[in-house]
Amino acid sequence: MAAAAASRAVLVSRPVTFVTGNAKKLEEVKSILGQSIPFQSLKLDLPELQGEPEEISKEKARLAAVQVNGPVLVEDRCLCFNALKGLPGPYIKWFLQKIGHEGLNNLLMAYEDKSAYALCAFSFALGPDVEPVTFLGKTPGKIVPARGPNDFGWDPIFQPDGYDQTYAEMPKEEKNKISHRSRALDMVKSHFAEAGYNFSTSN
Ligand SMILES: O=c1[nH]cnc2c1ncn2[C@@H]1O[C@H](COP(=O)(O)OP(=O)(O)O)[C@@H](O)[C@H]1O
Ligand SMILES: [Mg+2]
Repeated sequence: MAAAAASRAVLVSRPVTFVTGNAKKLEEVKSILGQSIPFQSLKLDLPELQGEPEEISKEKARLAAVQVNGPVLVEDRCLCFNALKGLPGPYIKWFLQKIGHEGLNNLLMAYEDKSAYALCAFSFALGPDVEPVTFLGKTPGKIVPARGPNDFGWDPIFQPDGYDQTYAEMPKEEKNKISHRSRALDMVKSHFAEAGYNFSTSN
């Protein structure tokens, strides 16, 4: 097995650029993926794409890999309402900014179905000419009137299935265990472990 993995090993001569302007995100990615993968972060001004979350994520990785001319990892988080066929989805950031928790609840007023899912999409591209691979972590739940501390995004209005607390009310470790983000990052981690990338960077 080890020999087979070694013969498949892809030599990567540059650290992976994690495209984000958010230092907290980089720390989390580093701590979960471990020190075996050399990371650096870069804030890039990429165009705001439209479409399905998976397509947006892949296209973002393609554009980033061209700009960086090397391996890149990109991340996006969506909040998708089933009654609205997945919207606001990738546009949740702007919806949240403009209409807030109450406005988001009001969007569902016309529908009986309050179910939703939190989605985290990571895409990894080895370089500008390589098709990116995408990892989707999904947590099903429902949209409720805001409860709990209002210190992170839409956490107060998302109640995951099987819990009577919102993300905001849950202890952090509990949220981390079931979160869309840790599910997606686990997949990224397995991918790196299985692909046998061989990072031979000097920095
Ligand atoms: O796990 C979460 N819970 C609640 N809100 C979140 C979570 N992850 C991201 N958000 C919010 O969703 C929006 C989109 O997230 P994203 O991670 O794409 O933001 P960014 O593009 O600013 O880095 C932002 O408004 C962010 O605050
Ligand atoms: Mg984003």
